[in-house]
Amino acid sequence: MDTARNVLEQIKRKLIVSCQALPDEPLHSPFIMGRMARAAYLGGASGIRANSVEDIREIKSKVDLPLIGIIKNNYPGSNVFITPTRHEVDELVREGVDIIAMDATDRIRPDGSTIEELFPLLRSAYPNQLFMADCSTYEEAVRAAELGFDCVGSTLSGYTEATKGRSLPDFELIGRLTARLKVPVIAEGGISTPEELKRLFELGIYSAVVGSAITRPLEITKKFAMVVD
Ligand SMILES: CC(=O)N[C@H](C=O)[C@@H](O)[C@H](O)[C@H](O)COP(=O)(O)O
Repeated sequence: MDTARNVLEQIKRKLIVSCQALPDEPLHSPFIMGRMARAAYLGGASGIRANSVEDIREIKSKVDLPLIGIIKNNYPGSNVFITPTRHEVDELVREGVDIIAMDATDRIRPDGSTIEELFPLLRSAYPNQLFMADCSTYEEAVRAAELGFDCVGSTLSGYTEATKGRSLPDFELIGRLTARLKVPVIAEGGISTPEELKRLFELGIYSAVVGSAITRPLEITKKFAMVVD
């Protein structure tokens, strides 16, 4: 892993590709995610976002790119599932990823804490670790920057009660964030075309994560099949 500053430099104005497949998806397999990451690298990606220690380990053996790591975990009684507790953060630190992304919404986490309560503990335990805040609203992202997150993402817009039904990518949210925040704003969620990506860079984003449009063939197939059926 490179130094924190170096990592942020490496992803500046660059494309990050998310290589993820959950257990209920047909491509669920560390082997396949490793090859996806390799293809993304050869295609010009400058960073990878990945879920789970198994996938991350395999991806590291296939590409040497900055890695945003998450662990998705569903706990009963909470809707927070992207790196929801200290436990997943500890696992990611042990494995070693350049940036740990975690839910930074205003929702109560599975252990009953808020991000305001949890994040300061993580920051003091891991002062040199970069953290990305996966947010759904403007207020959450501003709060995350105040809390000391190193970068903020629009990852969860459209996926929380407050933002259900928002059209993605969330240009409006992202534009407001780039206008206001000093920390890097990473556009993520629903970026479907190179034209959308270009428009987001024109809005001043630091970098962008594209997932499904590149690495989820089931979803891509659906879009084509829809016009045929
Ligand atoms: C909401 C949620 O679970 N988002 C996840 C976050 O890691 C991934 O499933 C997305 O694929 C990723 O954010 C990239 O977004 P898109 O696949 O739309 O380009």
